[in-house]
Amino acid sequence: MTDPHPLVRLDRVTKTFRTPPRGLFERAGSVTGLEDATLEINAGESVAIVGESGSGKTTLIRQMLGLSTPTSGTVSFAGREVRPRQDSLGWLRRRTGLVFQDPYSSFNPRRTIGQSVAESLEGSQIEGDHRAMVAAMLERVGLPADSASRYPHAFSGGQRQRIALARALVHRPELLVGDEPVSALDVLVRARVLSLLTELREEFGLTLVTITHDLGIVPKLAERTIVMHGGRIVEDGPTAQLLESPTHPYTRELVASRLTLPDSTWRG
Ligand SMILES: Nc1ncnc2c1ncn2[C@@H]1O[C@H](COP(=O)(O)OP(=O)(O)OP(=O)(O)O)[C@@H](O)[C@H]1O
Repeated sequence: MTDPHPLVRLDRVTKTFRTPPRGLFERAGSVTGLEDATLEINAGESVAIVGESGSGKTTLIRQMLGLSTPTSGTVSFAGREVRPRQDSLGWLRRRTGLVFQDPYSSFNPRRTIGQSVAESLEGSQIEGDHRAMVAAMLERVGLPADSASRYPHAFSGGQRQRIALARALVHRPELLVGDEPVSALDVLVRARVLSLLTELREEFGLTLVTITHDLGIVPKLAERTIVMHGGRIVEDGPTAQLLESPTHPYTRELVASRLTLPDSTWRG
């Protein structure tokens, strides 16, 4: 029987942050990071989240992963409510993986690659031969067999993003979330890591949610795109349609700005 629930569901989620007073006589203020966001993502979908800096992309994925508590609204994963205050969310950690932008700062320089990748298995309390699982995943992402015993400094930026993918996938999550996973890489390496991501998606039946500034990689990466602006979802639809005939003025602006950049700036 198919699962009647979408994998991810946000229902009218708002997140406001308190900001400290800037002067002795000022009151504390607040900033709205995400406003009234409603969306559903089905298992197997690949969704890109685009929008300028400060538009709320990170706040949105933090809510999805239970890394922050909404000020109002509800978040659920496969029909179960995500409540970070009441729940340690081990079940959600097991079912999700996260890859960050920066291949240089995302690893502890004093831990071997094998130890870093195994953290996902320990954190998810997955039983079995961790060493073998880590070795198999490192091999799958295209790294040399001796990688597990080496330290992060021995690897290039592209290799570190492959290691980050291994760490995010070794516990076999259903949802993989990427926060600008390829934007720190140069063009050729970026294309290779993107191809790997597409292969892994297929092979593991992943649902992908990827934040990117780079509209050029979106058609390759995701069949659906969500556009954010000022903390709101302003457009959500099939990528091809959205890029060809954007309806919201901000999306039009975003698409037009892409067209004014040299080709190589945005070609994956
Ligand atoms: N912990 C926080 N405290 C205060 N304000 C925050 C916090 N986190 C986010 N914000 C604010 O919420 C808004 C949305 O931020 P968010 O990081 O989600 O944007 P973004 O689209 O991911 O930006 P970027 O592309 O630069 O990462 C911004 O105005 C930001 O300053």
